[in-house]
Amino acid sequence: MSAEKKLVLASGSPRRIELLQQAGIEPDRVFPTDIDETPLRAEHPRSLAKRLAREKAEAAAERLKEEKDYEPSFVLAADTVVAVGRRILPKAEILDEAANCLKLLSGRTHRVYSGICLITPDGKLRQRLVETRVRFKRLSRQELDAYLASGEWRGKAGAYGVQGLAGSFVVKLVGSYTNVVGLPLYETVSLLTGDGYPVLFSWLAVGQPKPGRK
Ligand SMILES: Cc1cn([C@H]2C[C@H](O)[C@@H](COP(=O)(O)OP(=O)(O)OP(=O)(O)O)O2)c(=O)[nH]c1=O
Repeated sequence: MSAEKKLVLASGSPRRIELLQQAGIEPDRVFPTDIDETPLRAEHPRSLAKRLAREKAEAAAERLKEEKDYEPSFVLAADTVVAVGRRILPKAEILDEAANCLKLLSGRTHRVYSGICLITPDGKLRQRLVETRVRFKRLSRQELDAYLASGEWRGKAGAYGVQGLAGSFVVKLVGSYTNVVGLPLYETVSLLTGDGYPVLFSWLAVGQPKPGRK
């Protein structure tokens, strides 16, 4: 593939890599960023998801430009935010935080927003914001404790992963499922295709060894 058609995934999320691969797209490079993800005062969750996706893509694109052997590429980033109304739930890192999130989600409908941002090799910036509504069943004390003990909540927005044990908490999901996991595939593929990234070529190349890779 020519240099202009290379894809950099600006993410350290294993879920995002897997989702891209599920769509038949193998990023040429995975390049996590380390931006400040603190919401601004009174920031709406949808604005936060969009802003952070853009900041991740821009941070990665800037750092790539500083490299000696820099070649223009597509840079893709995403950010997923879980919210109850306007209240933004944290990406849980400690048990108490996770317990609070899950108690809040129990028996309620919440929204999951993912912002995606694509920077094209010629520097154009494209964005999408995708929203999914998710209703959780009421969680019993035992379910809550067992889920906390599983550790699956760690590092995930809203302290759950719908792709794992928490899939059984979902009574109803309206919208994109892959959006909840962290990368809305329909919108991602549309964005890439719309800007000339050869998605179909990627599909053909799936399973074939890449030049220069073992
Ligand atoms: C709601 C939900 C979130 N998540 C994950 C996806 C994201 O990894 C994470 C949300 O945090 P993000 O800040 O969007 O992503 P990240 O910090 O993990 O990765 P990066 O910024 O490097 O791309 O929560 C799930 O895996 N399943 C779910 O059901």
